Amino acid sequence: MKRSACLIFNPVAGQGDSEQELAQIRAILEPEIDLDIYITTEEVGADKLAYAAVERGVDEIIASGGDGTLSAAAAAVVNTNIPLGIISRGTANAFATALTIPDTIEAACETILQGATKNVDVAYCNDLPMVLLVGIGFEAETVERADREAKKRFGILAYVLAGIQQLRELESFDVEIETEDRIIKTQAAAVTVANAAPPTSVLAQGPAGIIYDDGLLDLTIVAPANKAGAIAATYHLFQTASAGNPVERDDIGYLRAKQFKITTNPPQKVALDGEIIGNTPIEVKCVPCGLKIFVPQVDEVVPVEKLDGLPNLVIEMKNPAENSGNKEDK
Ligand SMILES: Nc1ncnc2c1ncn2[C@@H]1O[C@H](COP(=O)(O)OP(=O)(O)OP(=O)(O)O)[C@@H](O)[C@H]1O
Repeated sequence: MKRSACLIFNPVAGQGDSEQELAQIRAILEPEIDLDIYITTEEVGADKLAYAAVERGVDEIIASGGDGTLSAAAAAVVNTNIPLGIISRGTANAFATALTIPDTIEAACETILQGATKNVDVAYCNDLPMVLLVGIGFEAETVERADREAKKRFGILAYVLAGIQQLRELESFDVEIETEDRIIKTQAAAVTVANAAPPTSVLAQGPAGIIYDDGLLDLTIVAPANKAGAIAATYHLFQTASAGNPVERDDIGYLRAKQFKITTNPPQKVALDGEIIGNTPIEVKCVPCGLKIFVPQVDEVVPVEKLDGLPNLVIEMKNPAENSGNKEDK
């Protein structure tokens, strides 16, 4: 039987020609999947369309757009067991990168056609679904400054420019972090809690790699004493993340837990998966394996044993009583 899916498509995402992109997606997918296509508008976003699709009981949802569109669609399918296909066409493509999904249209469609799925962790932040990360302080301010106009003109550079602007006005705040078993108090310029994060989310890179299916969240605290320290800390995070190592600076800390309650003084802006959602305090809880996504088929597991072909090979099972007649001559 032919597969069927609801495709949710954002026509203003990214810098490409969206008509052409939609035609390309249809040309690749439609021979094998019946697509019910919904286009997002300013009034009816990916969130409403995805929740409606879940209500209708669709077999699969495929979302195509930037990180905003993909996160919104993912939020709707949390704990539903409806698999989500991801075709990333945004500026940063953090969502696809963090979940190791290809970010070209062709490869993303191929991944969906292959049909392999994986259950990954998600989280709730103040009862809103979170797939990637929540940023307090620096990260949130940067998101707010990188507006759509700037993103259209400069692409990912818009975030970098916004980050540099924000660095000039860097301010620290008092923070209290509560886990299942501890309360930690310190000062910070940025606190980031990540379920999954691409290497470009530098402020989330305290630990050596963020695992998105371990049932845990990773928190990174960046607490530079001044602007020069902030630049050095950011650079160190970038370098260690690229090398796959944990950070080693006194002004950066990290820890892992199932949940965090975070309060700041003064209250700070909060960016959840790239959108400002309000101010601190926040409460973030991991939902282990709450999201089913299409992922590239992994290569076959490399065999751990190979004996065939050795000269005069004889393999004797060690317990002849249990394995009577199990003598193999090759
Ligand atoms: N038809 C439309 N016209 C105008 N705005 C739209 C339309 N459809 C969706 N939007 C808006 O697009 C935003 C989501 O954009 P999305 O994140 O998918 O792309 P992007 O901003 O290009 O990518 P990125 O987040 O990676 O930078 C939402 O704020 C939504 O309101």
